[in-house]
Amino acid sequence: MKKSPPAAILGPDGKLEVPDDVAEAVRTLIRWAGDDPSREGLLDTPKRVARAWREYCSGYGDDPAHHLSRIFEEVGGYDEIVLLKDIPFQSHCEHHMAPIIGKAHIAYLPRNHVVGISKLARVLHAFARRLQVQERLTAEVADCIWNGLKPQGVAVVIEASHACMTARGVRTPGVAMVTSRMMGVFREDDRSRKEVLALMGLKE
Ligand SMILES: Nc1nc2c(ncn2[C@@H]2O[C@H](COP(=O)(O)OP(=O)(O)OP(=O)(O)O)[C@@H](O)[C@H]2O)c(=O)[nH]1
Ligand SMILES: [Zn+2]
Repeated sequence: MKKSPPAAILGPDGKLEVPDDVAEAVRTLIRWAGDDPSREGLLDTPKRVARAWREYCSGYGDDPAHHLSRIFEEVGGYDEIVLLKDIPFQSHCEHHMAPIIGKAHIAYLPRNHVVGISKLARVLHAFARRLQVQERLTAEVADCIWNGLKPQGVAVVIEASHACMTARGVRTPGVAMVTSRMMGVFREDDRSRKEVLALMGLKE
């Protein structure tokens, strides 16, 4: 299902207008957390929170496939792995709406086409800036590159820390969740998979 956010209407100050029901929802949450939304320091907070959430979730208004619409004929017969390593990203988990903070490694083995390298990070952010689980984020990024570039292989590895595990719940800081999706040669061929994992600085 395609999701798209309600229209963004800018107020006279150039900032996003916040509907009353959205601001009221934040006031309800502040009361639920134990504070008084009518005290001085919290008066503007509902609007700030509402705008912040539109920013955290700006991926709903960003079509990831669009970033791969400009592809180039392979440059100079280059037929080796292309890897964008250690891409920092932020997301929010769909269970607690708490931050997921981590880094991604995205690689592909071109067939006929390459893409501007920044586009791999743009695809990642378009999916990350939504409510996510890490497994789906990993799969969506890999599938999008697979479908957009039709390469010989795609490898995506994501390492991230989940605030729902560090700041609440089990409260266990310092743990990273690691997920991967290997497609094409990286799934079928051991040597190719080893090579891409080594380039990522990971051992099989
Ligand atoms: N697999 C997966 N689990 C996640 C992700 N983000 C959060 N979770 C987990 O989702 C689970 C939700 O479990 P529930 O038992 O429904 O919720 P909860 O009572 O808040 O669980 P605790 O976090 O253990 O306190 C938790 O185990 C979270 O750690 C993710 O990206 N992938
Ligand atoms: Zn969570």
